[in-house]
Amino acid sequence: MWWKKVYVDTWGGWTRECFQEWGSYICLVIPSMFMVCIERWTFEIGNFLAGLIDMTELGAQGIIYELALVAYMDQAMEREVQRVRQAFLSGRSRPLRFRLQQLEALRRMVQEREKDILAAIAADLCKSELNAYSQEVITVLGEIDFMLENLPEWVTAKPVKKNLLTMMDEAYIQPQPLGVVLIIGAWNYPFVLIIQPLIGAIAAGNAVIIKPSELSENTAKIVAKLLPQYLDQDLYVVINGGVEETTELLKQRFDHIFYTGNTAVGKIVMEAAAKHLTPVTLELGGKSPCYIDKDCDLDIVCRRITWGKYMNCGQTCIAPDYILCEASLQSQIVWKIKETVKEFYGENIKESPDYERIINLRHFKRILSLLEGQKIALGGETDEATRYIAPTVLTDVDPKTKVMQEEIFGPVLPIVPVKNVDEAIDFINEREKPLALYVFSHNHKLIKRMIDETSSGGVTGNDVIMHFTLNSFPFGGVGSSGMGAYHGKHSFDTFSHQRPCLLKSLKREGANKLRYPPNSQSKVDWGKFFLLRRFNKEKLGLLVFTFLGIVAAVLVKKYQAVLRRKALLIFLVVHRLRWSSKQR
Ligand SMILES: NC(=O)c1ccc[n+]([C@@H]2O[C@H](COP(=O)([O-])OP(=O)(O)OC[C@H]3O[C@@H](n4cnc5c(N)ncnc54)[C@H](O)[C@@H]3O)[C@@H](O)[C@H]2O)c1
Ligand SMILES: CC(C)=CCC/C(C)=C/CC/C(C)=C/C=O
Repeated sequence: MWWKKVYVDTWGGWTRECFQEWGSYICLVIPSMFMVCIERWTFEIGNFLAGLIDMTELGAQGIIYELALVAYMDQAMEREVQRVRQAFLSGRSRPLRFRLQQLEALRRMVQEREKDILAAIAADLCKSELNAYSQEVITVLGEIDFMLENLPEWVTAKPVKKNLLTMMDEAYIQPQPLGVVLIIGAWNYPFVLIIQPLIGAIAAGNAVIIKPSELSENTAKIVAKLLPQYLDQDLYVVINGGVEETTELLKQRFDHIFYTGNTAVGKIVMEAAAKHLTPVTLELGGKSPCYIDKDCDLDIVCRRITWGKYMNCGQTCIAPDYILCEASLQSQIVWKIKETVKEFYGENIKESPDYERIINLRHFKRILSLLEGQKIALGGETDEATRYIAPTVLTDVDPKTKVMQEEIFGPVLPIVPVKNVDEAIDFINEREKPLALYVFSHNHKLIKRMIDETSSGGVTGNDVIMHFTLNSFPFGGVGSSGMGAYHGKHSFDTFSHQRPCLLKSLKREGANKLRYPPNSQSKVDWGKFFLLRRFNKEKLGLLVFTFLGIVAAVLVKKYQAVLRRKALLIFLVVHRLRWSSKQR
């Protein structure tokens, strides 16, 4: 059918699946949908068509049907978000018991369908299932356990300190869900990067739309298949698709958007979110530097860097992007990385189950282009057919060359010589703020100085990557490496509104007169006293007097019975004396 060809040529992912599923039904629906579109936008479409029909080779009918599809997808997205919003408004995502149940169900999903999940990740990234488990599944299971353990405490209202004006009232902070949250994931750790924020969003009581990366399509498919089997189908929805679908999705109104991916798209997401004043968390990337001081154990340093750099074939947001060190250290570093690469991946790296491949040809070619004109001290071998790039080290790299201008996101490690730590600090500060910073030294003071005098999303001293594993840390970027953070309690906070609640009584109206018009100097003075705790001498006197009065009243109340007995005794004695004197 010709309309199907127009469609398949033009659209991908999610809509394509719908069309394949609905087949001939759509064939009937499309013409009538087009009529609806025309009715809605007669003027705009009419004008637009007039322009297009002249220019296209497809012919008027093709364009008309294509436009009908645009409108169809637009409406379908709107309906889907509306459906999720209705589910949120039903209130069922809010009770603690429900949240815990859903998190337990998610844990069951990961445990029962582990094989399917690992196979999907493995297929997407040419990764061994063992590595998929230790890099993605462990993190997800750890995060769910942590949430289940702590959520009952986090959801409870927290009383706050009060001032003199509210000392008789109830004042607390109640964390509440934000509403409908959109989570957009990246392909490089395709499971953990959508499921870990999902855990936080569920824990905070939200409804969620998840948009996995289209580049890791096996994981995207398995997540879309499994989640509805375990979680509430109206509250937690997966929408698969590419740039077009994400663009349509971003036109909808969300209560929060959590995006993981590159900085350029981060700006697109933020712009779309701004139209609805939707807050965003942007988990972006950047060039994470690694400074190696000459006072350190180079064997250990190089083993740790080799692990963090070549894990997932360098496609890790917090991988060390480049090394800064004194020129004299370069040859030893290259030698030690070479030895470690052999230790980790064997003589034939291509055969190693622990060494992955580049995600697609576009990224493969991009990484190759970074090698042009560089001194390759290790590696450099490539194979386009399998998108293999060997663990590579570049030496004496000029900071002005391309490899130092963009995030590498591949197994290429440039070494940029610097004179000393001062120059390293300047080098880092002259560039965009990175997602991570790594410093290696026996000298604890030097590490502290580096931390104090630079900025980055996170830091690990004497290791790489490891700050990611600690869920008591907020994980996120700063400046161009992102905004906002998540993991553990930080995820819960990211997806919650901290709602201040003040509950007053309708009594004690006397005290409120202070703030009602007409205003007066005396009221201002009392206001200063109650809110700023500032008072003049006159007020102080009055206060002391009031305080003494209160103390007296309290004492009287406390010793009321004793005082009453004493007063009665005195009265009786006086009465008796008066009576005796009268008798005499
Ligand atoms: N901070 C983190 O936690 C973290 C984690 C992983 C990756 N990253 C960063 O992400 C980058 C790699 O990921 P990527 O960006 O190649 O992933 P990607 O290509 O998978 O894109 C990420 C998401 O953005 C969507 N997208 C792409 N183009 C779009 C557009 N024009 N409009 C709307 N949506 C669009 C995709 O559909 C996808 O879901 C690196 O910079 C890396 O450092 C950061
Ligand atoms: C400590 C181990 C075994 C794994 C760490 C897993 C890891 C590097 C996850 C990275 C997730 C992440 C934020 C990736 C960014 O691209």
